[in-house]
Amino acid sequence: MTTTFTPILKADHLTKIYSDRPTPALSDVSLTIGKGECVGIVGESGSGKSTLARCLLRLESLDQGTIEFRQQLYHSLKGHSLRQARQHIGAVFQHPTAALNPKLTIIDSLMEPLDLQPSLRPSFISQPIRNREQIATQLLEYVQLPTKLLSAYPHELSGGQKQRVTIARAISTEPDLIILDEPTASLDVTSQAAVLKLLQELQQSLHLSYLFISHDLAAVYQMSDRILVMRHGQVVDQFASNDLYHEERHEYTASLLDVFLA
Ligand SMILES: Nc1ncnc2c1ncn2[C@@H]1O[C@H](COP(=O)(O)OP(=O)(O)OP(=O)(O)O)[C@@H](O)[C@H]1O
Repeated sequence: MTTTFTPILKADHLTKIYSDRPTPALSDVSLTIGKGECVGIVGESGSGKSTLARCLLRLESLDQGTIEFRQQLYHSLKGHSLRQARQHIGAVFQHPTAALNPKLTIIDSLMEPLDLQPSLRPSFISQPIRNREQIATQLLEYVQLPTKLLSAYPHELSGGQKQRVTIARAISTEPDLIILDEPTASLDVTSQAAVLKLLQELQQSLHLSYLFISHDLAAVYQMSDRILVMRHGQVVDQFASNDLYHEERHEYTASLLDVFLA
């Protein structure tokens, strides 16, 4: 069976320079993410992975380069058009505790994006919807959390449960793409495996594209169809995941592989 590759996001020649830093945090980085694809980014601390995530989320300005998302020139969108495009990109970061307001109950944190846009109703929520409790309950079911957590506060949840809430919030606007920046790095090993499995299930059931960022090659390998290796702000290697062990891998990839296999 042949599958067609339909790009959902295409970034070209991205460069980001922080004025207090001698070298660019991102230098001429290009990548394409296909519909339903998971692209992994791996690299050591300081290689520019989070800067790339923030630039793609438009949380950070670019010095050079272009980003097309859903066939729009996303990098130059402003105001309402930018907010509309951003609905279609979800984000999950490393620290769920920082991502959840400690003063809000889980239902209020979960429903924040939809409360801000009452007209938005994810199509995967079954109809008829009568109230926000029902939507929030279904979102929690998607991330395999019990309904009783809706009235809880973040400090009453484990790290893994909090990360599931941020994942539920990320899918609530029915995004095409979710940027996952070290989503399991703050979790214990058991929760890490469970969250990765959940992310894979959601990707299948909701036909999501992912940009999966991690310093952990094992996690990137498990999740991704293709892998880009970053070092010093540049993409130094890229390949299909099933080609990881090819003898022509860049020497830096080979060194990551040695750690992975050790
Ligand atoms: N807001 C900022 N201002 C100045 N320099 C920054 C800023 N954010 C990141 N940097 C620098 O840019 C480089 C890339 O950082 P970035 O956080 O993108 O790397 P990373 O690969 O995500 O690292 P880590 O895995 O540790 O999060 C680093 O040298 C970092 O110190």
